[in-house]
Amino acid sequence: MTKEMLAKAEVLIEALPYFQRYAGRTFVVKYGGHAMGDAKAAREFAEDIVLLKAVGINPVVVHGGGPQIGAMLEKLGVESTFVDGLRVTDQATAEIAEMVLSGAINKQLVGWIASAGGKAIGISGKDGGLVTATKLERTRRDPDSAIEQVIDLGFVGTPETVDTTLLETASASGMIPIVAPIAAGVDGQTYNINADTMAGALAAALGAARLFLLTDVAGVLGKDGALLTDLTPSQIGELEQNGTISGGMIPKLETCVHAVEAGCDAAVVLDGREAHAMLLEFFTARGAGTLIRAD
Ligand SMILES: Nc1ncnc2c1ncn2[C@@H]1O[C@H](COP(=O)(O)OP(=O)(O)O)[C@@H](O)[C@H]1O
Ligand SMILES: CC(=O)N[C@@H](CCC(=O)OP(=O)(O)O)C(=O)O
Repeated sequence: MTKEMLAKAEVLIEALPYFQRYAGRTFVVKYGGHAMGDAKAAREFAEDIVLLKAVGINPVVVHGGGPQIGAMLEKLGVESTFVDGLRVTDQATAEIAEMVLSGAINKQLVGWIASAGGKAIGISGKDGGLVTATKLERTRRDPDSAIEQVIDLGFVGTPETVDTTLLETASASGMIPIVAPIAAGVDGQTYNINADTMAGALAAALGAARLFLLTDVAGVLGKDGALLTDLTPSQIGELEQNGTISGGMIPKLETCVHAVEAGCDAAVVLDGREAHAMLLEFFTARGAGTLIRAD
């Protein structure tokens, strides 16, 4: 047995009671575009998802692909800007985001799961009436005048309704749903949804035992750069106010707050490039990343 296999076996033995406790529950796992860049970590991620399924947990994967959309936009000469971690999305950007997310990345993940011995079904919010989106209304308070300003992000959507039938049917028949964060509005318009937001909405609707947000940092870091291991929604509000969190971490933590306040047991932000980070966090006493629970 190699050292690597031994380490994995030790994790599995420690995890056995947890597997029994959470059999039949759902884990929503958001796999970020940054975490996806590392081929070895991607293989291990797929193995972990297949292992969860094998022990009776129902994983639902929501993937991102921000860097990959950025690379394609650059190739096609389309400029892109972000506001508070969200991509301002015009019609051309919405079409390219759908092509990259629902086309390339979604099917790549389905392939990784198949290589790891699982059966995955790749869908977006458009399939089976899973998600209906509305335009996201974002406002920002002007620090001088204290007036709320509306920021127009174009076709950035937020999940309005979630119908989990397709996810439940797929899970019950042994499949692992892989969801791209794209959905249509009632008018048929395609909306680009931040992948964290999409994962949070599904975790809330499914009453998931865990929402895992896999990214490219160890978790939420404090002002001194140290890992914050546990947070509550009110502490997150303070971190946002005092500027400790910025960029993509803002929608990520807003998602965690929404999910734990709407029926998900707990959310975790952790490093998806770390070997078997998800298993270590959930199934061992050591833990990893930042755990968010309701106040
Ligand atoms: N306090 C913080 N702790 C950790 N990361 C932070 C913090 N504030 C901002 N960030 C940034 O948030 C990033 C994660 O968000 P994002 O780039 O959107 O990830 P992903 O593509 O995985 O969703 C980190 O790489 C980091 O640059
Ligand atoms: C509205 C919005 O920002 N949508 C994201 C969707 C992909 C995503 O969220 O990917 P990551 O998780 O890898 O960042 C985007 O266009 O980049």
